[in-house]
Amino acid sequence: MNQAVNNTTRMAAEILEHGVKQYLALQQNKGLLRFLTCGSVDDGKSTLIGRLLHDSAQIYEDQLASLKSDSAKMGTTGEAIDLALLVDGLQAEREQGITIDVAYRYFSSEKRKFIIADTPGHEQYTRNMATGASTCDLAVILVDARYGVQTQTKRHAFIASLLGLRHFVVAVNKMDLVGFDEKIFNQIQADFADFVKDFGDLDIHYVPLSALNGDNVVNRSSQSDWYTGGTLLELLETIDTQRELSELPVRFPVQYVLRPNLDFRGFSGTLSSGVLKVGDEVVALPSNKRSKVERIVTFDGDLAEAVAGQAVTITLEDEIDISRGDLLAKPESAPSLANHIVADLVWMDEKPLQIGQLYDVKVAGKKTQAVVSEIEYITDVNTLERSAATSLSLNTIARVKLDLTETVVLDAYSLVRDTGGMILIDRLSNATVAAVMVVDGYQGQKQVSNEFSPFELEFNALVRKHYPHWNARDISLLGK
Ligand SMILES: Nc1nc2c(ncn2[C@@H]2O[C@H](COP(=O)(O)OP(=O)(O)OP(=O)(O)O)[C@@H](O)[C@H]2O)c(=O)[nH]1
Repeated sequence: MNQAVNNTTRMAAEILEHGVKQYLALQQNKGLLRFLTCGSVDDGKSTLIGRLLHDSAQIYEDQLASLKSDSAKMGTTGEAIDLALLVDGLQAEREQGITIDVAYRYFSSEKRKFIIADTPGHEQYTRNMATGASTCDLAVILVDARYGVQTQTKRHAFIASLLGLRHFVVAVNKMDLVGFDEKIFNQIQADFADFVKDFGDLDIHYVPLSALNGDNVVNRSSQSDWYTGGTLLELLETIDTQRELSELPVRFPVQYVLRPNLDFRGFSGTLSSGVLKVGDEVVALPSNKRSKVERIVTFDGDLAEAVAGQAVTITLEDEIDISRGDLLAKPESAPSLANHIVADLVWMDEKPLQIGQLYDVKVAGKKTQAVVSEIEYITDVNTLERSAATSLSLNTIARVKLDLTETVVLDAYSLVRDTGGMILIDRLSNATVAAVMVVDGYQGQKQVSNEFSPFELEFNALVRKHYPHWNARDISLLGK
């Protein structure tokens, strides 16, 4: 079938039916699902993504033509088109040593828009997986039907759940090589379910497929009559990740205070969770001042209510002092304030973590500083075994205690990701060095100062004076 024609015909039919304006509005309002794909090397990840794009008519004629000739030259699939070549450009770049953390791919079906975060599967790439997973709603975990649940599968499932993903699709691939044997599929399902049984409340779907032949990817297979669930695309189109966010307590981190003239004062940001209505009573944190929502303003006009994920500007009935980094919540379900935190942390820097060193912290639009005061344990991502450590190297996952230089508004990461997730930043290089998932927080006596020592200040001044071409930042201005 000519996919380009197919694609254009679908679009043309939709435009004819609804008119251009409505067509654009429909596209705009389609729900968005961000998902992550992971699996061991050669499980068929590239082929699967290629198959999804191909069968949902996302490939244009010129791409298809060059794919055909590339497949003949270097594909691994004989006469058939090697769909993996569609996405493997990334691999070549990787081999040349170009660092690509996560590749994002976009496509849409009739029901939804999708962003795929395609992360490398090798062991040393925990950091990249963490980066990809932190913005995703769902993980597709590939398993080769011949080999079943592998160490890599477990590692990915663990990291994804640690990063707050609650929706999983276990794609049991290469079912064609095991004769679409239901028993094999059931065994993989049982093994995976057993491994994740202590990971909390997960929503897991299993689908038997052949990425190579297109069985149960977009189109239903005739070879798996025993399977009653949806195809992979059907699952991706229907799994509801947005509803849960709306059911959570209201969290509105203020990203920007909008004051175009004296008559208007609005607070712009994206509603992280919950539903906020005009007239709702809100509390601003950390000031604890209360008011009511007067208007919910958007570019397309005012709304009566905003749901999680919507970017809006909120005006309040009273003039209360709110600045960037503050948070609006409902008084009855407001988050707690903390300056001591217990958290899970993924270390992402080549330079090891130093206990007691001051790092910048970003949490829900707010910037402050913290030190890691203690490493409770590190977890071996392959066996889940815990052990003691005094420092953390690249890609290590640990449970730590952090002391902040000031009190911040926090949630447990498992409750609301935006207000429970933080990043640590090296104060001199400005590099992101860790992803932090808050487990618990409490308010205690302040112990940490964000001052640099006299030696650090002097040394920094010396470096800036004699080595201006290094472009070192003036640390005496940091945090001011
Ligand atoms: N028989 C069969 N082979 C498959 C299937 N899916 C993928 N393959 C083959 O498995 C091999 C690996 O597929 P890729 O898509 O490159 O695997 P990958 O997981 O992306 O591998 P990396 O990109 O190296 O991580 C290729 O030779 C594919 O043609 C399938 O459903 N059935």
